[in-house]
Amino acid sequence: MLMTIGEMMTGVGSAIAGLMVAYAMFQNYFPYDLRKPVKLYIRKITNLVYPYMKITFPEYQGNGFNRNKAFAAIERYLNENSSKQAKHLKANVLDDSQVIVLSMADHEEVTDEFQGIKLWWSSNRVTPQTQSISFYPREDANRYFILNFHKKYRDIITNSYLKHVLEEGKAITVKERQRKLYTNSKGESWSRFTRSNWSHVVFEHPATFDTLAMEPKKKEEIIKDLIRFTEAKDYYAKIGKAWKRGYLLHGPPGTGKSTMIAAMANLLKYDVYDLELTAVKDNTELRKLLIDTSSKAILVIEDIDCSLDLTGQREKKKKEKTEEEKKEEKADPVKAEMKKREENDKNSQVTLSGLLNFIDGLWSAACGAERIIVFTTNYVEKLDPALIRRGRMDKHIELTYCCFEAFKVLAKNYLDLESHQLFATICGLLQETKMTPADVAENLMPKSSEEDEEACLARLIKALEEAKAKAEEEVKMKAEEEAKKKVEEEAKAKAEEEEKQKAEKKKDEGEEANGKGVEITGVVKDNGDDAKNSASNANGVKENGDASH
Ligand SMILES: Nc1ncnc2c1ncn2[C@@H]1O[C@H](COP(=O)(O)OP(=O)(O)OP(=O)(O)O)[C@@H](O)[C@H]1O
Ligand SMILES: [Mg+2]
Repeated sequence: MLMTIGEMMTGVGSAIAGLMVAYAMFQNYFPYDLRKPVKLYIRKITNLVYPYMKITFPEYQGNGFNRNKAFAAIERYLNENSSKQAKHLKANVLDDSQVIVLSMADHEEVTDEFQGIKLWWSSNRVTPQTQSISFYPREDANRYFILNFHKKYRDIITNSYLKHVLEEGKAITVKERQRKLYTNSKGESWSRFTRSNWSHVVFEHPATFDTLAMEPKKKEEIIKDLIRFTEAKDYYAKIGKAWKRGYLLHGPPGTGKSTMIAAMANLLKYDVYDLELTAVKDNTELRKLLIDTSSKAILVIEDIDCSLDLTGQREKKKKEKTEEEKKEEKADPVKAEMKKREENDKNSQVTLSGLLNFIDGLWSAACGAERIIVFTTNYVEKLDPALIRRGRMDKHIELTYCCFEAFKVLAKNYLDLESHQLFATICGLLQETKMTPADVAENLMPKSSEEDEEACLARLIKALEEAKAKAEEEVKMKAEEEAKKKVEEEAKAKAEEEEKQKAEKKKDEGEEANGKGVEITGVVKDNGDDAKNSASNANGVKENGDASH
């Protein structure tokens, strides 16, 4: 081996020496004026003989520690094409991927075509001649791709083709990567060891829009809205808005709000950040969490009405310290401080304005793009209008009780049934009574291997009939209660009326009595005699007389 390298070096050395001599002769003996045209001529001949050029993409760049992003994207792009062409493939499972990735083995070559132009890609590897031992992969393999193409296509290749390759490669990476479900809630001990404020697990929720039970028209509209959003990068840039969209999902418990979020994530291949607001200490921490999220993500705040006092008056006036507390503080300041901290921890200091800034403030636009924010609530009317106005929550989606169309989706999912004679009965019952998709699903699920579809449908019918009877009973009871209340109110009103009439009657009688006095005194005054008949009556006369004047 040493001999071979030695021989090779000698060969290369003598060739270089020969060339240098030739070049020196050319410089010394060739007239200066002729040198330039000769050089041009040589280049032309070379171009004619070899009109191709190449671009090299090494795996590691710069300081050698950063994996070249272009290399990774090209690798994914070529995998899609090369697995059909190349005869020798490598198979591996990448860290962030769920699938086996087939890639070209080293020194393989594949062809590609772009706008009718033919190109050649080859994968290469050089093993460094080094004695050092390292665990870093770069040390034992310097891989690189070479792209060969005709010189005349240089502009198209460098401007359009490479952009196309990188975009396609990135899209494949996103499609294949393993998605994550992040949470900020405390308690997982391992999250303390990570630098991030989020801890994560692999996101593997199986819900999709196909399995989501809701009106098909509404479902279609939501899917279209989501797809349009992901394709609207340039549009958002044009209108000067951050590339994000807010959805508010509202409806009774068990109507599929959380399921829809999972379906959204699976449709768009986004990560999910499940933000637990009550675990966030203050607005600063909220901002830190936001900075720590990636692009292509759904940020979820569930049950927003329960997580925050949305009247905007989060920081209530601190109550005055009682005498007892003051004494306690003096006696044991450490204990008092601990108690205070505990209180503070209990009352999260995230304010409505903090949350609004989090959603659409300057930071939100600065930290990544292509983000969807989803709020869920059971009580939409409780939310502050500022929070759910368009622009913040762009689309409001109401999830309702199970309709017949939704039932059909569930029947297909749970029982693999497209139609059945009992469907008509169920359709009628669903129109008359309210049942959540969660309850319908629970009734449809076979409880043992012996149970067939009909038994499941019959159970659902029974449950629906029971729910209907219960609802009717409730309506009846409510009506009875109302009738009772009405009777009571009427009786009360009647009693009050009677009382009033009695009081008026009494008053009239009193006035009558007073009136008589007037008459009497009037008589007294008019007549001018017997003025001393009654002292009290005389007084009354005076007053009345004064009043009448
Ligand atoms: N529309 C639906 N389509 C399919 N399955 C559904 C639907 N709604 C509910 N389910 C089923 O019911 C279960 C509960 O639904 P989910 O957790 O999505 O309800 P939710 O609206 O988020 O309720 P909550 O308001 O209590 O959080 C799910 O696991 C799912 O199996
Ligand atoms: Mg939920």
